[in-house]
Amino acid sequence: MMTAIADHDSIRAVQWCGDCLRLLDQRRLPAEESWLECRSAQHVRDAIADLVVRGAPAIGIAAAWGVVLAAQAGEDMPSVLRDLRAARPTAVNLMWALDRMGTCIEAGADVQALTREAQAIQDEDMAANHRMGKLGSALIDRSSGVLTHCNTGSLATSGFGTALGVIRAGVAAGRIERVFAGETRPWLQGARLTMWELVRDGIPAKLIADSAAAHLMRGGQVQWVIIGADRIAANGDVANKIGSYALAIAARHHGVKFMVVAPSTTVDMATARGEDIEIELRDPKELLAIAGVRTVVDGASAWNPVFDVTPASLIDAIVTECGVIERPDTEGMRAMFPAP
Ligand SMILES: CSC[C@H]1O[C@H](OP(=O)(O)O)[C@H](O)[C@@H]1O
Repeated sequence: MMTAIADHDSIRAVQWCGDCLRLLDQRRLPAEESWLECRSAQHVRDAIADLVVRGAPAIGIAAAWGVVLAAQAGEDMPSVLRDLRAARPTAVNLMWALDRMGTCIEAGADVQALTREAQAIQDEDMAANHRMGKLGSALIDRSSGVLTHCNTGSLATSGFGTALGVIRAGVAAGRIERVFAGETRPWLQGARLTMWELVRDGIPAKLIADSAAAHLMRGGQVQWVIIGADRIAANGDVANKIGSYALAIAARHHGVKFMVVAPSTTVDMATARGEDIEIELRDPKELLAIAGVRTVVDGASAWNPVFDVTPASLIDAIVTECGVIERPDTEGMRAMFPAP
C-alpha cells in the first residue's frame, strides 16, 4: 500500500506578493530551492522564456501577474501583452490568460480589478486541478501502475497538478500502487522536478530513462500512461512535451491506456488539428550539455523541438475539469466545449 498524503498543496511555485511575483527557480531544482523576484512584466516574460517558471498553466498564471505589474507601473499595455504573449509559442494557457486580462483592460479595469482577475485565474486553476484529480483517478482500477512524463505537478500549475494531480489522487484513493516517471530529456523535468515533488509527498516512485518506457510497458507493470498537455486542438490532438507521441505509440502497442489531463484553459477549439500547433524549437545547446557540462563533441549540432503532437486516435481519455472525453474526436470535443 503506497503512502497516501493528505495535503499536496504545500508547493506554491508562483507567489504574488502585492508588488512583485516570486517564482521558484525551476532551473535549479532539485539541487537548490531558490526564488526569483519579478518586479516588472519584462522580468516575468524573461522568466517564462528561460523556464524559471514552466508548465502550461503556471506560465499563464505568471503572465497574468506580469500584466498586473505592468499596470502598477503604468506601462503601455498593448506592447506588454504582445511581449508576454511571445515568451513561448506552444502552451495556449499563456495566450488564454493574456486574452482574459486584455479583455479586462479593454473594459477599463484598474490595478485592483486586474489584481482580482489574476488571483481568480490562479484560484480557478487550483480548483480545476482537484476536480481533475477526482475525475481522472476514478478511471483507474485498483492495484494499477502508471507512467508519467515531464512535470505536471504543483510546479507546473497553481498547485496539486494536472496529470500528477490524478496520480496524487489515485495514490490517496488506493487505486495506484506503482508510479514511474520518465526522466524527460533534454530538460529533465521528470528527473529533476516530478521526482522532487513525489519524494516530498512521500509517494514512492521509480525514475526511468525515457528509452526504457516501452520495455516497462511490455513487462505489464503499467496500466496507464498519464500526461499533461500544452494545447489540445479541436479534434482532440494533443501537443505536449517531446516524447509524449512515442509513449502513445508504445502504449497502444502494449495495450496500456493513455490519459491526457489538462484544464479547459489548455483546450484551443480555434485550432482545428494538431498539425496546426506551433512546436517550440529551443536552443540546441540544451541537448549538447547536461548541467552545463558539454556531452557532445565540439562542432556537433542538434535539433531541439520540445513538444510533439499525439493524435487523438492514440488517446483513451482526455480529463478536464469540465468532464472526461473518452476516445476523443472532433464530435466529443465539440460536445464538451460548444462554440460560444
Ligand atoms: C501541467 S504542465 C503541462 C505541460 O507543460 C510542460 O512543458 P514545459 O515544461 O516545457 O513548460 C509539459 O509539456 C507539461 O506536460
